Amino acid sequence: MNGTRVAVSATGLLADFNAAGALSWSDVHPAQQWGHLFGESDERVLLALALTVRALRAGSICLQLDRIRELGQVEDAAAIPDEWWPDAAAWDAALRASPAVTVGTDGPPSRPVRLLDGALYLERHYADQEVVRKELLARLGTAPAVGLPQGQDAAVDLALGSPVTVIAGGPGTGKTWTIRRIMARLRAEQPDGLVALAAPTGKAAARMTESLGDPDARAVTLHSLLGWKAGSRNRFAHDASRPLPHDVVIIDEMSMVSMTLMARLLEALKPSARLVLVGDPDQLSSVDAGSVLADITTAPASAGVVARLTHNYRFEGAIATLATAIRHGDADAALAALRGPDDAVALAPEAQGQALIRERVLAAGRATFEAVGAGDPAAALAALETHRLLCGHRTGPYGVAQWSRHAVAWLSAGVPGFVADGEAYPGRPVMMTVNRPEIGLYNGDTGVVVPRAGRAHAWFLVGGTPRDYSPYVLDGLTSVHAMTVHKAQGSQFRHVSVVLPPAGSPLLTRELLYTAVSRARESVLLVGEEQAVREAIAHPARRMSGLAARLG
Ligand SMILES: Nc1ncnc2c1ncn2[C@@H]1O[C@H](COP(=O)(O)OP(=O)(O)OP(=O)(O)O)[C@@H](O)[C@H]1O
Repeated sequence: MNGTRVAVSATGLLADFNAAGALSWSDVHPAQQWGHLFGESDERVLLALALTVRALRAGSICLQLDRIRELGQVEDAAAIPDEWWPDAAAWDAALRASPAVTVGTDGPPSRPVRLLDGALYLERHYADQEVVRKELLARLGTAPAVGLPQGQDAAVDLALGSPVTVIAGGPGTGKTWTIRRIMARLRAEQPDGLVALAAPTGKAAARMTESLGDPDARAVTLHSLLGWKAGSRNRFAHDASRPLPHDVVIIDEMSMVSMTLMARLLEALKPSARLVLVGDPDQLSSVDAGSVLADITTAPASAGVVARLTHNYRFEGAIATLATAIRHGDADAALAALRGPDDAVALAPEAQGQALIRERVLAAGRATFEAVGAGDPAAALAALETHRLLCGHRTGPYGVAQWSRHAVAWLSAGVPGFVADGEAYPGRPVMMTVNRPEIGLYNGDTGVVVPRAGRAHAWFLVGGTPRDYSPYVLDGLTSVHAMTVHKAQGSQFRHVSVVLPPAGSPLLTRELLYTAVSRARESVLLVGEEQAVREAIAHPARRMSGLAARLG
C-alpha cells in the first residue's frame, strides 16, 4: 500500500528516504528489483530509480534531475536534510555508468530506465512520449502557417484545415460553442468526412453529448473509440495496423488525457486524419501520468496550431477576476478580489468558515429535502446542484471524509426528518464511483435518493432528464456530502465552498485552486488561511515532462 513506511529490506539511502516519508514501499520495491535484475548495487542509483517511480506516481512522466530535490518535500514529514542528497555530479556519473540505465536516445530499450536531457524516464513512459512527440511533429510539419491564432473564428478555420488543432480556453470561453460551429462547417464543406467526438472519461463524454445538443453528434470515451478490450491493459482494437476510420477526431476535456492514452490515440489515427484537441490547460491534469495539453500549448513548435479563447461569455465579475488572477500567478490580485466588496468570492479562516459552510450546506440540504418530501426528483436534483462542498484532500482534518461527517451532523441536527441511516435514506446525495455506460451512469455522476410509493429510488440526470434506479443494485454508489476538487472537474455548481489544504500541503497548487474556483457559477467561498492561497498560487503543479522541450 502507498504510504506504508515499512520497506523491511531497504538499506542505506532507500531506507532513510522511506523512513522520512519521501519514498513509499511501492517506490522502493521496483528499484530494488531492478537492482537485482540488472546488477546495480550503487545506492545512489537505486535512490534515483525509486524517486523516478515516485515522480511517476505523482503524475510526472519523467524525473528532471535539476528538480529532484522537490521530491524531498513531503506532506507529513520533515524535508530531507541537505546532507542526505548525493553530490549532483557524482550522482549523474553513477547513473551514466549504471547497467540499469540507458543513456541518450540511441541506447537499447532493454533497461528499465533511460537518462535523456537531464531527466530519468521509465522506459515504457519514454516510449509513449516518443510516440506522442513523433506523431505530433509529423502532423505539425504539414500544418499551415497562420501566425498565432486567437479566438473562436481562428479556431474554427484551423480545425477545418490543419492536421492538428488545439483549442485552449477556460470555462465559459465558448469551447462547446466552437465545436458546434466546427461540426456545422464540416457538414457543409466536407459532408463525406467521418467525424468522431470523444472525451477521456465517461462523464465528460456524456456531458459533451449533452452540451452539444445535436441529435447526430454523440460523444464516446477515448477507450471505447479505440476499442478497449477488457482484461488486457492498454490493448486496443485500433492501432497503427488497424487505424480508426475517422477523418476528423475531436477530443474534449483534453487536460485529463494522460501521455499513455494520447500515444495510443495518435498511433490509431490514419495519417490523413485531423485531430482537434479541446481543453483548459490551466486545470488539473490527468489522473495518470502526463500533462499533454499543457505541454503542447507551451511548446513553441505547436504555437501556430493553438487557438486560445480568452473572452468569458458566461461569467464576469469577481469569480472571473479571481480565476484570472490565479491563472496569472498574481496572489495579491487574488487576495484583493477575495477581500473586495463583491460577495461572489470570499476567503474565511477555518473557525469562521466552518459556520459559513454549515449555513450553505443547510440551505441546500433543506431545499433538497423539501423537494424529496414533495416527491419531486427534478427539483431535488436541481437543489442538490445549488451548492457543492469541495476539499483538496480525501482524508484527514481537511479531507472529504471528515467534512462529509460534519455535513451529515449539520443536516441531521438542522433539517427536520433528515436521518442518515443506511444506503437509501430519503435525501441521501449519492455519487457513482464506477462507469456503467450500459445504464447511462458514469464515475462522478451525482444523484439523490427520493422515495416513491414507499420504495427508494436513486435519481440521476441522464441526458438532461431525471431517471431512477434502485439504489440497491447500483454498484459503486457512495454518499456525496463533499467531493474532491479532482472529482468536480468538468462540473459546475451555483455556489461552491472549498476547504483548502493547509499551508505546507503538496496538494496546494495553482491548478487545484483554479479548478476549484472555476467550478462556481455564482459564488465561491474559500475556507483556509491566506497563506494557503498564496502557496497554491505560487506553486504551479509543473508536472515533469520532456514533451514540450523535445517537441522544440
Ligand atoms: N461567440 C459567442 N457569442 C455568443 N455567445 C457565446 C459565444 N460563445 C459562447 N457563447 C455562450 O457562452 C456560454 C459558454 O459557452 P460554452 O458552453 O461553449 O463554453 P465552454 O468553454 O464550453 O465552457 P465549459 O468549459 O464550462 O463547458 C454559452 O452560454 C454559450 O452559448
